[in-house]
Amino acid sequence: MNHNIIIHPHKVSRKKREKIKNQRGCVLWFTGLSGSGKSTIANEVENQLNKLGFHTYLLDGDNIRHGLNKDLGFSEKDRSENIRRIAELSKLFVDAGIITLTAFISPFIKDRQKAKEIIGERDFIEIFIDTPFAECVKRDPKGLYKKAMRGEIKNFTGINSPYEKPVNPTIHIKTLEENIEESVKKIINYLKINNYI
Ligand SMILES: Nc1ncnc2c1ncn2[C@@H]1O[C@H](COP(=O)(O)OS(=O)(=O)O)[C@@H](OP(=O)(O)O)[C@H]1O
Ligand SMILES: Nc1ncnc2c1ncn2[C@@H]1O[C@H](COP(=O)(O)OP(=O)(O)O)[C@@H](O)[C@H]1O
Repeated sequence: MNHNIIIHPHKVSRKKREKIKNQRGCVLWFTGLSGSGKSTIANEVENQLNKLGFHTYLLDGDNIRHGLNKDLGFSEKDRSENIRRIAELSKLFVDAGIITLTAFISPFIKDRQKAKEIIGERDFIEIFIDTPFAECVKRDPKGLYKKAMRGEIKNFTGINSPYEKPVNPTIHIKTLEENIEESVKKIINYLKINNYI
């Protein structure tokens, strides 16, 4: 830590930013296996919120692993650093008053716990996209499971790298029991009931 860095107080507060947006900033933290449906559901939630006139931003592999985190791979250490940076970034988005959606596997309980501590419990909504491993292998939207099973990808989640399920997620989505529309509705309703929107 650099003790010579002094934080400058801002005139415009989070509250003021949220007030003109007519919403409360928060992070919708999606977690689940590759192919479970994180991106699909997060995209549709963002689309619905946008149509309703709310201010959102979706963080996913496209804008993070190709940019800010392009130096990171898939070892346990790199995944932890990936999640830590995403949590710090999300915290800034929340301070800007934005409804932030993150779609990362985030396979380790300790890393999600750390993300919750960085962002703050009140602003962290954990959404478990619960799709059985066999179904993800069947869907295989990017052909990665096939590759991993041929031994062409090391440390692949669910095959030779673990996925630790959330014990008590804020929202639990079982994609074999509900369709995309129902899942999206459930998440939007949560935001309404809890006065985020
Ligand atoms: N080894 C390995 N394990 C898992 N996933 C892999 C791997 N290599 C590449 N990919 C692709 O990268 C996406 C996962 O990146 P994440 O940043 O979400 O992973 S993590 O949260 O740091 O664990 C993941 O995307 P999603 O399918 O959207 O989850 C994969 O497409
Ligand atoms: N109920 C459902 N919820 C979410 N995705 C579903 C569902 N049923 C089927 N799918 C399909 O599963 C795939 C999930 O892929 P994707 O969203 O990229 O997953 P992830 O981001 O977790 O890797 C998509 O092809 C999607 O159409």
